[in-house]
Amino acid sequence: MDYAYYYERMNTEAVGRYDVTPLFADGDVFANLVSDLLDPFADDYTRVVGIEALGFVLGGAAACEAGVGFVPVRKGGKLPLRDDEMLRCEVTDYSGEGKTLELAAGALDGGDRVLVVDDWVETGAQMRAACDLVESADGEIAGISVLRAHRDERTRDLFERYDVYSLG
Ligand SMILES: O=P(O)(O)OC[C@H]1O[C@H](OP(=O)(O)OP(=O)(O)O)[C@H](O)[C@@H]1O
Repeated sequence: MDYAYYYERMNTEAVGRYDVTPLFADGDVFANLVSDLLDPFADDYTRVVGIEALGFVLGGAAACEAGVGFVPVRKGGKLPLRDDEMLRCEVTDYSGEGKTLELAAGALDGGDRVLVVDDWVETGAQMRAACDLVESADGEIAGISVLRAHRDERTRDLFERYDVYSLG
Protein backbone atom coordinates (compact mmCIF):
# COMPACT_ATOMS: atom_id res chain seq x y z
CA MET A 1 0.00 0.00 0.00
CA ASP A 2 1.22 3.50 -0.76
CA TYR A 3 1.25 4.97 2.71
CA ALA A 4 2.87 8.21 1.51
CA TYR A 5 -0.46 9.16 -0.03
CA TYR A 6 -2.26 8.62 3.23
CA TYR A 7 0.38 10.38 5.31
CA GLU A 8 -0.10 13.45 3.13
CA ARG A 9 -3.76 13.44 4.06
CA MET A 10 -2.97 12.98 7.74
CA ASN A 11 -0.53 15.87 7.98
CA THR A 12 -2.15 18.39 10.27
CA GLU A 13 0.45 21.11 10.12
CA ALA A 14 -1.49 23.38 12.43
CA VAL A 15 -0.46 21.30 15.41
CA GLY A 16 2.59 19.63 13.84
CA ARG A 17 1.20 16.15 14.37
CA TYR A 18 -0.56 13.49 12.38
CA ASP A 19 -4.15 12.46 12.81
CA VAL A 20 -4.24 8.79 11.90
CA THR A 21 -7.89 8.25 12.71
CA PRO A 22 -9.15 8.82 9.12
CA LEU A 23 -7.19 5.69 8.19
CA PHE A 24 -9.36 3.68 10.56
CA ALA A 25 -12.54 5.08 9.03
CA ASP A 26 -11.80 3.56 5.63
CA GLY A 27 -12.49 -0.18 5.89
CA ASP A 28 -10.07 -1.27 3.16
CA VAL A 29 -7.25 0.94 4.38
CA PHE A 30 -7.77 -0.18 7.97
CA ALA A 31 -7.72 -3.87 7.00
CA ASN A 32 -4.53 -3.30 5.00
CA LEU A 33 -2.86 -1.43 7.84
CA VAL A 34 -3.57 -4.20 10.30
CA SER A 35 -2.35 -6.92 7.99
CA ASP A 36 0.79 -4.93 7.09
CA LEU A 37 1.58 -4.36 10.77
CA LEU A 38 1.52 -8.13 11.33
CA ASP A 39 3.25 -9.24 8.15
CA PRO A 40 6.93 -9.11 9.16
CA PHE A 41 6.39 -11.07 12.34
CA ALA A 42 5.13 -14.31 10.84
CA ASP A 43 3.06 -15.55 13.77
CA ASP A 44 6.12 -15.44 16.01
CA TYR A 45 4.14 -14.05 18.95
CA THR A 46 1.57 -15.28 21.43
CA ARG A 47 0.06 -11.95 22.50
CA VAL A 48 -0.37 -8.43 21.17
CA VAL A 49 0.08 -5.49 23.53
CA GLY A 50 -1.31 -2.05 22.62
CA ILE A 51 -0.73 1.32 24.29
CA GLU A 52 -3.78 3.40 25.20
CA ALA A 53 -5.49 4.87 23.29
CA LEU A 54 -4.83 4.49 19.57
CA GLY A 55 -2.67 1.43 20.19
CA PHE A 56 -5.87 -0.24 21.39
CA VAL A 57 -7.54 0.32 18.01
CA LEU A 58 -4.64 -1.09 16.00
CA GLY A 59 -3.49 -3.65 18.54
CA GLY A 60 -6.98 -4.99 19.20
CA ALA A 61 -7.66 -5.43 15.50
CA ALA A 62 -4.21 -6.96 14.98
CA ALA A 63 -4.67 -9.47 17.80
CA CYS A 64 -8.05 -10.48 16.42
CA GLU A 65 -6.63 -10.90 12.92
CA ALA A 66 -3.74 -12.96 14.26
CA GLY A 67 -5.95 -15.09 16.50
CA VAL A 68 -4.05 -14.22 19.69
CA GLY A 69 -5.03 -12.38 22.84
CA PHE A 70 -4.77 -8.63 23.33
CA VAL A 71 -3.34 -7.04 26.48
CA PRO A 72 -3.66 -3.31 27.16
CA VAL A 73 -1.03 -1.00 28.56
CA ARG A 74 -3.24 1.63 30.15
CA LYS A 75 -2.73 5.23 31.09
CA GLY A 76 -2.43 5.75 34.85
CA GLY A 77 -5.47 5.31 37.05
CA LYS A 78 -7.61 3.37 34.57
CA LEU A 79 -7.01 -0.23 35.63
CA PRO A 80 -9.48 -1.27 38.33
CA LEU A 81 -6.76 -2.95 40.35
CA ARG A 82 -4.91 -2.44 43.62
CA ASP A 83 -1.44 -0.92 43.47
CA ASP A 84 0.17 -4.26 44.25
CA GLU A 85 -1.64 -5.86 41.30
CA MET A 86 -0.12 -3.49 38.73
CA LEU A 87 3.23 -2.76 37.17
CA ARG A 88 3.79 0.93 36.61
CA CYS A 89 6.16 3.15 34.66
CA GLU A 90 6.45 6.97 34.66
CA VAL A 91 7.40 8.63 31.37
CA THR A 92 7.79 12.05 29.80
CA ASP A 93 6.80 11.77 26.15
CA TYR A 94 6.73 14.01 23.05
CA SER A 95 4.23 16.32 24.79
CA GLY A 96 6.65 17.17 27.60
CA GLU A 97 4.00 15.98 30.05
CA GLY A 98 4.61 13.31 32.61
CA LYS A 99 2.40 10.25 32.10
CA THR A 100 2.03 6.95 33.88
CA LEU A 101 1.63 3.64 32.03
CA GLU A 102 0.27 0.58 33.79
CA LEU A 103 0.04 -3.13 33.05
CA ALA A 104 -1.86 -5.69 35.10
CA ALA A 105 0.80 -7.77 36.84
CA GLY A 106 -0.83 -11.08 35.88
CA ALA A 107 -1.80 -10.14 32.34
CA LEU A 108 0.94 -12.15 30.62
CA ASP A 109 1.97 -15.75 30.94
CA GLY A 110 5.65 -16.45 31.51
CA GLY A 111 7.13 -17.19 28.09
CA ASP A 112 4.62 -15.05 26.20
CA ARG A 113 6.18 -13.56 23.08
CA VAL A 114 4.69 -10.13 22.68
CA LEU A 115 4.18 -7.96 19.63
CA VAL A 116 3.78 -4.35 20.81
CA VAL A 117 1.57 -2.26 18.50
CA ASP A 118 0.98 1.48 18.52
CA ASP A 119 0.23 4.26 16.06
CA TRP A 120 3.53 6.15 16.29
CA VAL A 121 6.83 6.50 18.07
CA GLU A 122 8.36 9.93 18.45
CA THR A 123 10.66 10.11 21.48
CA GLY A 124 10.06 6.43 22.16
CA ALA A 125 9.16 7.13 25.79
CA GLN A 126 5.82 5.33 25.82
CA MET A 127 7.06 2.41 23.70
CA ARG A 128 10.15 1.99 25.90
CA ALA A 129 7.94 1.98 28.99
CA ALA A 130 5.53 -0.53 27.43
CA CYS A 131 8.41 -2.87 26.57
CA ASP A 132 9.85 -2.51 30.08
CA LEU A 133 6.44 -3.35 31.56
CA VAL A 134 6.09 -6.41 29.32
CA GLU A 135 9.53 -7.64 30.35
CA SER A 136 8.77 -6.97 34.02
CA ALA A 137 5.69 -9.16 33.59
CA ASP A 138 7.93 -11.99 32.27
CA GLY A 139 7.00 -11.46 28.63
CA GLU A 140 9.53 -11.43 25.83
CA ILE A 141 9.36 -8.77 23.12
CA ALA A 142 8.86 -10.46 19.74
CA GLY A 143 8.75 -7.11 17.99
CA ILE A 144 7.38 -3.60 17.76
CA SER A 145 5.05 -2.64 14.94
CA VAL A 146 3.81 0.92 14.37
CA LEU A 147 2.49 3.13 11.61
CA ARG A 148 5.36 5.57 12.01
CA ALA A 149 8.57 5.53 14.02
CA HIS A 150 11.04 8.40 14.13
CA ARG A 151 14.51 6.97 13.88
CA ASP A 152 16.96 9.29 15.62
CA GLU A 153 19.06 9.67 18.77
CA ARG A 154 15.96 9.56 20.95
CA THR A 155 14.86 6.17 19.66
CA ARG A 156 18.23 4.59 18.85
CA ASP A 157 18.10 2.24 21.85
CA LEU A 158 14.72 0.86 20.78
CA PHE A 159 16.00 0.06 17.28
CA GLU A 160 19.14 -1.53 18.70
CA ARG A 161 17.35 -3.60 21.26
CA TYR A 162 14.22 -4.72 19.42
CA ASP A 163 12.92 -5.68 16.01
CA VAL A 164 11.10 -2.42 15.15
CA TYR A 165 8.88 -2.26 12.08
CA SER A 166 7.41 1.01 10.85
CA LEU A 167 5.00 1.19 7.92
CA GLY A 168 5.95 4.68 6.82
O1 LIG B 1 7.25 8.40 21.35
P1 LIG B 1 6.45 9.19 22.34
O2 LIG B 1 7.07 10.53 22.66
O3 LIG B 1 6.19 8.38 23.59
O4 LIG B 1 5.06 9.53 21.68
C1 LIG B 1 4.28 8.58 21.03
C2 LIG B 1 3.11 8.18 21.88
O5 LIG B 1 2.26 9.32 22.07
C3 LIG B 1 0.97 9.08 21.53
O6 LIG B 1 0.11 8.69 22.58
P2 LIG B 1 -0.84 9.65 23.40
O7 LIG B 1 -0.48 9.51 24.85
O8 LIG B 1 -0.82 11.04 22.83
O9 LIG B 1 -2.24 8.94 23.25
P3 LIG B 1 -3.19 8.64 22.01
O10 LIG B 1 -2.95 7.21 21.66
O11 LIG B 1 -4.53 8.88 22.58
O12 LIG B 1 -2.82 9.57 20.87
C4 LIG B 1 1.16 7.92 20.57
O13 LIG B 1 -0.02 7.17 20.45
C5 LIG B 1 2.26 7.11 21.21
O14 LIG B 1 1.76 6.21 22.18
